[in-house]
Amino acid sequence: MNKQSSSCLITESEQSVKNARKHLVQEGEVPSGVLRSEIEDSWLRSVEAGLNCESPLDLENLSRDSIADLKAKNRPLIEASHPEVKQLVEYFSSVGGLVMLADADATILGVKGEQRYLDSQMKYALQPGANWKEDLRGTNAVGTAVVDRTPVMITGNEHFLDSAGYLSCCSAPITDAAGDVLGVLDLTSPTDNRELPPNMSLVQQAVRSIENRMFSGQFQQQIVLSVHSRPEYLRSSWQGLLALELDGYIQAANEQVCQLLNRKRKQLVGRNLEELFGVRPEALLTDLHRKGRGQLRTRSGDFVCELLHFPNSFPASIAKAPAKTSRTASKLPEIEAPDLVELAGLDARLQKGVRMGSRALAHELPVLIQGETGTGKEVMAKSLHLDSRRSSGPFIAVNCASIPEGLIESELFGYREGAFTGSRKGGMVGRLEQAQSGTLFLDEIGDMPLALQARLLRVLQERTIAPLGGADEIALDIAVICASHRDLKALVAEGSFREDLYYRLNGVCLRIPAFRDRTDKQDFISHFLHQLTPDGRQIKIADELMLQLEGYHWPGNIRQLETTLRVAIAFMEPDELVIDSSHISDDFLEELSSSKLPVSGAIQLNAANGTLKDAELMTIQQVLEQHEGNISATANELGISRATLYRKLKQLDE
Ligand SMILES: Nc1ncnc2c1ncn2[C@@H]1O[C@H](COP(=O)(O)OP(=O)(O)OP(=O)(O)O)[C@@H](O)[C@H]1O
Repeated sequence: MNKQSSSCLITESEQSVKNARKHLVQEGEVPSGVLRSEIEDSWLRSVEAGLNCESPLDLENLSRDSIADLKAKNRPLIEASHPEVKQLVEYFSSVGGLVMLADADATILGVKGEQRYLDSQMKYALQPGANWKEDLRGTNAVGTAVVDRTPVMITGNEHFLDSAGYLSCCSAPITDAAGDVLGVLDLTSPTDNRELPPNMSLVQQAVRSIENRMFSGQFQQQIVLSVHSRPEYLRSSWQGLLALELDGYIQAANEQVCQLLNRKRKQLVGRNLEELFGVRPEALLTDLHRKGRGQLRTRSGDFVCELLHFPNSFPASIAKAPAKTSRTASKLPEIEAPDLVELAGLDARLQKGVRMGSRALAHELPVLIQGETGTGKEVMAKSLHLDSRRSSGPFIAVNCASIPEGLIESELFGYREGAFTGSRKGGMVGRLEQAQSGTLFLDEIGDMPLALQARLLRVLQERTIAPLGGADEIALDIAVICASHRDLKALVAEGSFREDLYYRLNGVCLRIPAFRDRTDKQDFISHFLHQLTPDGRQIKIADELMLQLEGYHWPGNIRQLETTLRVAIAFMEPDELVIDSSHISDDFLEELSSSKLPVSGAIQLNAANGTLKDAELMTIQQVLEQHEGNISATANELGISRATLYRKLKQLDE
């Protein structure tokens, strides 16, 4: 890199900065009104901190151990930033851009980019462990972004120290749900690199994605909503995020939602949905489960929202502790799941399913669980594990859909110390190895990238694993249970899932029926209600309401039922013992009364004249006629997918 080869043209703003620097050196003070205001303020702070702009960059070197500790302390930040750092490196490294992540103290945690653009001076200035705090190094993008808590661009001689004037940097602070700075993402290049224009907006967008990922990770026990005034921005990096308690109280709000709603964070946190948006939490949840979207109304306009996360808490009363038969058992976290008899309830198909699943595991065969979302696939996997000979071993769950593609390989297979630059001290034990002598549960297996499917297949065939950077092969002794709400066979047909892996995983395929199709709904609801009642009260559901619940199509399955029951319990007075329509939101009641169910309610009426199958097909025909042949509207009303409806219509023709 030749610094002398930079363009000879000097812009007006570069000239102003030169003049300001001359004034600073000669007069010992920062001139007023010459620099951009944020730079002027930062230069003033630098002078106040006693810095001299002609001092050399005097960075201390941290030991390898201290850097490893620093990285370990900031692991959640580093992991959450990984996909965006990777993407920025892909965009900019070939044109000399370096992507840096720093902690909240402006200490560099990592630098990525092409080494050939790093001369020895830059290597020294930008190494992990280098501290760029503003009161130590003067005006610089990373340190100044931490102080100003806002994105900052510092070009060449806008840096306070002459010795940093060869860098041009865009930095944006990464903040948590409370608005506290967690770190800084930065894109830097040599000032004389005219190939890389300032890219502040891309850095800001990357930071928003990182913050959103960290927000969702932080509020696992809350409901997390994506909010925006325009539906196309939901789930994007521009989305607003709200974390709610089940009773509708707001726990946290991200910066974007504050801007969208034009409210300060403290005007949102601790307040209730109903008070702010005039919607009762249970009515909103009903909409979210039923239509996939909800509406938040404010005086300044309407907003749409989608459910990003619902807490997956399992009622403590049905928790079963794992049998403690081995020496390691006492160290393992308790797994909560009902036993298989309780899980299967009185539904014959489920009873057969759990029998087959349990036998498959006893014979070391993999189990594949298919079922709509919320039917209890993970619960079933845990119950099967607790029933198996590996019950005293760990149950390790991996959701293949929620881990960023770049992390899934190390997450599953792990790596040994020094496997790659930036690898953690001591390496990382992958989830496969963590499941040793226990059960590995691969949820949403249909979302596993194709390249990793090949690697997983090899591991399952050879029953050994070789973590990246390790010479040793480890023999694996694990049971494997996979689940997907997507039809894996269809994925195989369309080429996005390997056929050989499908057959390897599919020792036994269990299909959990949708809740609407269970034959023991009343019994399950009563039993579940009992488990969910926190104070052991003997609560009942009024007969009329029970019939309506039984006849409803439950698109969100047991997860939706759980929310409905929890909300109803929360709306009971302490001395009440019967849940009736007064504990259910008007919206949901309306839905219950208009719900036409393909298998129970309407069918029972028709069934007198033929088999249940005939009655089901008759109901479909009626609803289809009502909707003048509109497939989507019919499927919606029947509470089934369009694909299922097409399948059933084919039967009508047969
Ligand atoms: N048999 C059951 N008894 C009690 N609660 C259950 C049962 N099955 C599921 N649940 C509850 O329903 C919710 C969803 O369960 P789970 O996460 O196992 O479903 P899933 O099919 O894996 O969902 P997804 O496909 O969305 O991952 C959880 O809150 C769980 O506690």
